[in-house]
Amino acid sequence: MNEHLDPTADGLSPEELDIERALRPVSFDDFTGQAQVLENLTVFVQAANLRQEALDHTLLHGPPGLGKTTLAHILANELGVGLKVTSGPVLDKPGDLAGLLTNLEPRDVLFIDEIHRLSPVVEEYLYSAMEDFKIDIMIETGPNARSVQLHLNPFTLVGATTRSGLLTAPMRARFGISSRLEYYNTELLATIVQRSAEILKVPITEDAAIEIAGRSRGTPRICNALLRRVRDFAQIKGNGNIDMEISRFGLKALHVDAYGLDEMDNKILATIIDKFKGGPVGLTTLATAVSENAETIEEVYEPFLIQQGFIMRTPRGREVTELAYQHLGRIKGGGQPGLF
Ligand SMILES: Nc1ncnc2c1ncn2[C@@H]1O[C@H](COP(=O)(O)OP(=O)(O)OP(=O)(O)O)[C@@H](O)[C@H]1O
Ligand SMILES: [Mg+2]
Repeated sequence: MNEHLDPTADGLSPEELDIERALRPVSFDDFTGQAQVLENLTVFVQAANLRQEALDHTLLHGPPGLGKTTLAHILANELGVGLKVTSGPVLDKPGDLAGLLTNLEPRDVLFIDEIHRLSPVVEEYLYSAMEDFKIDIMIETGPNARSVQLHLNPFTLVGATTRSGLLTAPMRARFGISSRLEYYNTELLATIVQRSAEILKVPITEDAAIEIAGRSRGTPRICNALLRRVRDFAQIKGNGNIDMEISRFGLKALHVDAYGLDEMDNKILATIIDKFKGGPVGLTTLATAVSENAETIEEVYEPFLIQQGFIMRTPRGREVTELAYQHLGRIKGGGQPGLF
């Protein structure tokens, strides 16, 4: 695999990268949760293996940190084929893509992360590769320049995106398989925390695993990150074991919200309450007020806030619930507490 193009490598130290690799599930059996998605993918992979064909092009979409990149690696492993990794913003010329495509062995997986960020020319170039396993390349330059058609080995394009709404219709139509990853419940995340703790060789109690899981915003990436930080507290401030006490201590020191909401989640809730009297407020108005893109709010933040019961979608816009007031310590219909 093409390590330097691995988009997950961004901003991680070599030590963190090693941990990241160690924690990443490598087979369907290792992967916790997303039962329906996994069940379907298992069937499609088995069928492709049986026929010795390339798996249909597969789109994985859903919020960050839920396992899209992980699943792309697992698909290649389970198909027993090679994997080439790149991402939408990295592929800026059709020539870069041609290089990758012509180097694929039969049935290989080409993983394109952030596929919604492909440039229109590269995207168009990809269409015939996906559909007919053919590409046109220009050879020679100047007056001798001409285009020749190359046949590619049948391959599987696995595309990942947090923003499926930004994919063009022709692109979307070229994926035979499309799977949406959902947030994980606390029980599943606790299983992941325990699995990761075992790999990191740190003892953890069941209630501590549940505590960490419950504050992880439904997201495996976050539960693994919190586990690693709590492990630091356990080793420095405790006896090396992770129990409830050290978990609470660590999570408090990390300023992790009781529900695991992040800064933008809280900003969205506070804005609806403070500027729009709790709503309803339209998506674009809200987006402007929090200085975030409307699609990002809709695809990345809002699903979790709705799932956790902080926000409701009504025909007239977004409204916060009683839970949001409680969580932010606001009183419905007026001011902040603590002003008495
Ligand atoms: N189902 C799972 N079981 C165990 N660990 C998981 C699972 N899903 C994800 N992880 C862990 O969470 C981390 C983040 O997953 P991954 O990188 O696949 O997310 P992603 O959906 O590609 O996120 P992004 O949209 O930000 O690229 C990985 O390091 C992996 O170890
Ligand atoms: Mg990813």
